[in-house]
Amino acid sequence: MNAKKIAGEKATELITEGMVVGLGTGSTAFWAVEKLGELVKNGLNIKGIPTSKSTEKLAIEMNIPLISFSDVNHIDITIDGADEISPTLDLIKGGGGALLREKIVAFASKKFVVVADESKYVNELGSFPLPVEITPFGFEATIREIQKFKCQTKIRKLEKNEPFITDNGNYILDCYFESIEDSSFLNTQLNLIPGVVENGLFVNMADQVIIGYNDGDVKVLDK
Ligand SMILES: O=C(CO)[C@H](O)[C@H](O)COP(=O)(O)O
Repeated sequence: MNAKKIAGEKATELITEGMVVGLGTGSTAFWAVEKLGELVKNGLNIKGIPTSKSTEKLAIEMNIPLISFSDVNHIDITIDGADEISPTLDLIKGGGGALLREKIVAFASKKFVVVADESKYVNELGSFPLPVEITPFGFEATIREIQKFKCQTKIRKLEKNEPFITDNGNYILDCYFESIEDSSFLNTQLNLIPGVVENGLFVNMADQVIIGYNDGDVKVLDK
């Protein structure tokens, strides 16, 4: 069975009439957005705030009404995916390069719900390379500072060796750590480096995690 679909669709059971909903990015959040499109078609009245241009496009295709931060001062709930989830529900996100918008939307949300298949649940964060969004200006200097945290780094590239450019016009630096022992400390320290726009550690942000299993099971983990 499709574990990502199970998790994504399960999360939409939390959505009620009139909610402002943060719409996540990636192949698991996709199923939540698609299901919301179906619910909207059947009369559910919600407004969405997308976390990326690709999700914006999908939401428009699904006829989900969109709203911006200038129209609302909070988001009721956000449903988004993750690349790694620790037992304390801390996350690595940004595998799709949307981490900045994802963090802004999650932070503005009353409830942040993460959807994932079982492979994303790990004992300790750090096997997945940590994505860090950095400005193109001075990127060499920014990378040197990031490497002081004992990681190997690689600028994310597209097929023709062109750098991947985020929705915000920046680069993604994928950082390979041997392990991440203190995600809260690393999160704070990375964001203090000039040129770092945001990093993919989401510490103490997730309220609930919904995990889909390949055998069709689903588990809900609360903070
Ligand atoms: O953070 C993200 C995009 O920036 C995604 O939520 C994360 O990469 C998980 O993606 P998927 O559900 O496709 O495995």
